[in-house]
Amino acid sequence: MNFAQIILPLNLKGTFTYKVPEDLMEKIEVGMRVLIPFGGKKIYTGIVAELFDEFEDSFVPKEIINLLDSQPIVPKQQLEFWNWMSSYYLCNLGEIYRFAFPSSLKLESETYVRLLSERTIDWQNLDANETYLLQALEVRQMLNLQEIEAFIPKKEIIKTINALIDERYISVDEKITEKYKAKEIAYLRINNEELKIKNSLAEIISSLKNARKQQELFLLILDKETENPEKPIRKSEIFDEGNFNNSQLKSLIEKKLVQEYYLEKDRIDSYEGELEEIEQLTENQKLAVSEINKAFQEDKNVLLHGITSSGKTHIYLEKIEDCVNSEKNVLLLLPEIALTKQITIRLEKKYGKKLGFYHNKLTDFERVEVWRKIKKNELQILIGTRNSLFLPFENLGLIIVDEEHDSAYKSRDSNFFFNAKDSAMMLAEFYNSRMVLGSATPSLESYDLAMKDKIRYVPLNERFGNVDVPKFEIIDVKEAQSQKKIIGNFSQKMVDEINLQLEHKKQSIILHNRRGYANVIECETCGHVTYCSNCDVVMTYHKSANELKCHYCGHRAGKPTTCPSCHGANLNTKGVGVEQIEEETQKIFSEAEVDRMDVDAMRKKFAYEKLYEKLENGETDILVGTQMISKGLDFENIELVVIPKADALIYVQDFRAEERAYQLITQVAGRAGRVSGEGKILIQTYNPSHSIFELIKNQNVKEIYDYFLDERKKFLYPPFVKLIMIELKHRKEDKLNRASQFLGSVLRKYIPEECILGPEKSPIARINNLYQYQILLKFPKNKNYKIYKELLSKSLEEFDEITAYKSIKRDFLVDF
Ligand SMILES: Nc1ncnc2c1ncn2[C@@H]1O[C@H](COP(=O)(O)OP(=O)(O)OP(=O)(O)O)[C@@H](O)[C@H]1O
Ligand SMILES: [Zn+2]
Repeated sequence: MNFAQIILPLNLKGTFTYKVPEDLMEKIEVGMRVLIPFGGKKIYTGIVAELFDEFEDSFVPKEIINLLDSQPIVPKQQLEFWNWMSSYYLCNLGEIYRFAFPSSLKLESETYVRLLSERTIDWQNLDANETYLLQALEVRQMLNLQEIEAFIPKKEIIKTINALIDERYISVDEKITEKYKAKEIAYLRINNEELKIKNSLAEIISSLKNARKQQELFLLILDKETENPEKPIRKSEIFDEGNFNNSQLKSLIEKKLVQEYYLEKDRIDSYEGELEEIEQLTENQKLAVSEINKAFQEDKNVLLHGITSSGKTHIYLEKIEDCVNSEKNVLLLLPEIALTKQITIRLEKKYGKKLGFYHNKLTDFERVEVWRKIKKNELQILIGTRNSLFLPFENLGLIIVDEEHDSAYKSRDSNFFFNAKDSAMMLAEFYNSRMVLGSATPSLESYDLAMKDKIRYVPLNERFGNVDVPKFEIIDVKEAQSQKKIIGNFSQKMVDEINLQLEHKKQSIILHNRRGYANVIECETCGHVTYCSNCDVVMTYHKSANELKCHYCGHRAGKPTTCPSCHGANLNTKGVGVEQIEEETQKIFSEAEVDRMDVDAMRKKFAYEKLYEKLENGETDILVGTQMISKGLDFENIELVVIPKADALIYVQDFRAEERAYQLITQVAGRAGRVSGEGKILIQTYNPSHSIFELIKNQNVKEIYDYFLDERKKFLYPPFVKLIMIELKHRKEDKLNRASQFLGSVLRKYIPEECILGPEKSPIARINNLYQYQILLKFPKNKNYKIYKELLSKSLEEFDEITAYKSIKRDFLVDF
C-alpha cells in the first residue's frame, strides 16, 4: 500500500494522508502506530486508520518516518468504535485518540522523558542509543523528543524510549495530577543487625523472660521466618490470631529486635490468598440468571433492575464466570474505582492474577502495563472506569455496567462529552459481545428501552435473605416548626430516632448533598457576597479549611474577617453545607463518633479506606455525607438514614433533578437494614405533599417511572426527544455573543425553529474566565435524527468558514 490515512493526536477534523515509504510497505497495517512529521518540525505518533494505493490530489503528502509496532496495537473493533464515537458525539478522532491512549504510547515533540531513580543502571546491557539517552538524562533530568533527536536517529527514538520505559529507567513525564499511590501493607521481620550485634539468640530470648508475651511474639516471628525465609510475614497474619496486641509489638520494635516495614501492594500481581468459589445463588437470583441467559441466547442485552441489597454482585460474578469459561474476556465498568472494595475482593479471591484494573488514578506506567496485558490477552477480567472502554480488547465477550444510572459515566473530565453506558452498548456491538446494565435505580432511558424490550428487563425484587426493604417516613418541617419541635436543621423526631439508634449501638447515616460549610458569607450591613474572580458564582465557605472555594474552577481565597466592600464586621453565613450539618450533629449527639464523607474530607490519601474500616468496625456511630455515601456501602449495622433538607435535592434547575433525587434517596436508603430488614428512612421537607416524596415513599417502581415518563413527554425531554447542547465559550463576551447569534441563525436556516432553543447565556455565565453561551437542540427520535444531525454538521462547517470565530471553543453534549 502506497498511502495511509493517519489519526493524529490533535483536535483536528478527520484523518491525514501520508506516503508510505518503500521499506515499510510490506509491514504497515491498519491499527499500527507510526511516527509522522506534522506542521513544521513537530513529530507525533499517529495511528494508521486506512491504507490505499491510489492518491490523486495536487498536494504531495509527507512520508511516514517510521513504524512503531510490528503488530496492530489498536484492534479494528476499536477503530470502528472511535469512528462511531466521533460521528455520534461530534468530536474529532484525534481527541478520542488522545483520551484513549496512555501518554507514553503517544509520544510527541512536547513529551518529556525523565530519569527514574528507583533502579541502578546496568550499563553493560544497554545498546548505544539507550546509553546516550540515559547519559544525557543524567545531566539534564528531562528531555523532550526534539532534544533527543540531536543525538539519536529519528527512527530509533521511540524504540529506545520504549525499551527504557520497560526497564523502568525512565518515565514519560505526566504533568497531570498527583501519582496514584499503591496500597501499602505492613510486614514484620526479625532485626538481623541486632542479632549480629548481640551475637546470641539465646541471650535475646532470655532478656525477654520478664515480658512473656513479647517473648512469645518474637519467637512466633522467628519461627515463621525460619520456616519460610522467602515469604514476607504480614503484620495482619500475626495479629489475626488475636494472641498479641500492638503494644507488645511496639516494645519489640523499640528494643530493636523486630522491624516493621512496608511493601506496596501491587494490585495486579500480588494476590497471595487462596482462590475461593462464590456462594450458591438464591432461588430468586438463579431465576434472574436464567432470564439473562435466555436474553443472551436471543442476542439481547439486559437491564438488571435489582433492588438494593438484592445481590447484583453475585449475579455479575456468575455471568463473569460463564464468560471466562467460554474463553472470552469481561469488562466490568464501575462509576468510580474507590468504591469497588467488595466486588474487587470477591473477584480477586476467585481470579487472582487474571484480574486487572484500569482507571485514572494509575500512573502512566501502570496504564501501559495494563494496556499491554490486555493486548496480549493475559487478563480475563478488567475492572475499570469509563476510560477502559478504549483498551485494545481482542476477545471481549461481556460488558457489565454497574450502577448504570450513575452520572460519573457522563463525567466531563474528557475534552469531549460521551456517555460511557451508551458507548459500552456500541462497543459490545462491535465486539459482538453481550452487555448487562445493572442498577437498583436505572436511568429513565434504560428503563424505557427495557420496557420496549430493546433490551431485556430482568427484575430482582427481593433483598438477599428475603429481608424487608427499608420503610420511608416523611416529616413536615413546617409542622415541626409550628410545634417548636425542631433543633437547628433537625426535627425532634429525627433527633429521637438517631438517639434510639445510638442506644442500640446501631449506625446512622445523614445525607446532605451540598459541599462546604455554607453557600456564601454575606455582609449583614451591605449585602456583599464574595464572587469567584474567574467565574460568575459565589464562593462556598469551607470551615475546616477556613477558606472560600469556587466549586467550578477550584479558586480559593481566605475567609474575610470584615466585609471587603463596606468594612463592616457583621458577616454571616447563608445556606447550609454538609460541614455545618456535621458540626450540628456533633453538638446534638455529643457522645457519638461522627464522621464525614465527601470529596473534601476524602481528598487525603487513604482517607476513604480509613473511614471505610471505621464503619466496618462499628467505630463510627453517625456518618454525615454527600452523595458519596450512597455508593457501595454494605454494612449490616446501619439501620437509619435521615435526610434533613430533602428539598435541596429537587429544587435544582435541571430536567433530571427529580429523577436524580429519586435515585439518590433510594440508593442511600438502600444502605439501611441490609441484614436486619429494620431499615428506616426519614425525609424532612417543607412540601410533604410534593408527588416525588409520595412516590419515593411508596417505592412502587412502575408508578415512579410512569410519573417520570409522563413529565418528560409533557415537556419534551428524553427519552421522547434527543438533546444536543452546544456550549460556546470565549474570553470576550461580545465576540462570543456575536458568534453564538451567528451560529443560531445558520442553524435556523437548515433546522426547524421548534428544534432550536437559544442561543442564550448559560446559567453560569462565566467559568474559569470563559464566558458561556448555549444552544439547545431538541431533535426528534425518528429517522429525522440522522438527517438533522447532518444538517447540524453542515451548519457547523458554515460557521467554521468565519475565520474570526475560529477561537470560539465549542463543546457538544449529545444525550447529556
Ligand atoms: N447468594 C448469596 N450468598 C451469600 N451472600 C449473598 C448472596 N447474594 C447476596 N449476598 C450478600 O448480600 C449483600 C448484598 O448484596 P450486594 O451488595 O451484591 O447487593 P446489590 O444488589 O449490589 O446492592 P446495592 O445496589 O445496594 O449495592 C452482600 O453482603 C452480599 O455478599
Ligand atoms: Zn471559579
